Amino acid sequence: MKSILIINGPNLNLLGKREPTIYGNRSFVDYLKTIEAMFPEVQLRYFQSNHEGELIDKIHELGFEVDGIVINAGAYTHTSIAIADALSAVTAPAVEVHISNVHARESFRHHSYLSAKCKGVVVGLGLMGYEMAVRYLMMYEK
Ligand SMILES: O=C1C[C@@](O)(C(=O)O)C[C@@H](O)[C@@H]1O
Repeated sequence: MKSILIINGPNLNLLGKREPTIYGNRSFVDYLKTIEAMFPEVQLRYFQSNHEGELIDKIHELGFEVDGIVINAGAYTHTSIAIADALSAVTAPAVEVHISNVHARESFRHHSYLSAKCKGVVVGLGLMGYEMAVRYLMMYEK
């Protein structure tokens, strides 16, 4: 059974409450049930933290073991060379996801330190982006 780690960064614990016109009305914990039902053949592991070091620790802990990492690092996307280095350090292929279309927003959201370390990026498709990333990683052969 393939195992895929979904990582959400800061403020994504507030999905459903946070700026719903941008991020929607659904909590991630609720969405996780849907995505788990959608992919019964995959072991989905989920981790959310508001702390950069904890995100890095989780990438180190599971990044040599899982078959893929789906990462939405929130605002750390635009600032964190350390998370980018962690993705480079581990063996699991990663896909970067953003719920909103960051390219249609403020210019500081246009650059990602993570994209170059990922197989691909899904941007602006709402929560569906996570499904697409999981589907890709299920098919991906190292
Ligand atoms: O926290 C987030 C969420 C986000 O990663 C997204 O999913 O659209 C986009 C980031 O710019 C922002 O800081």
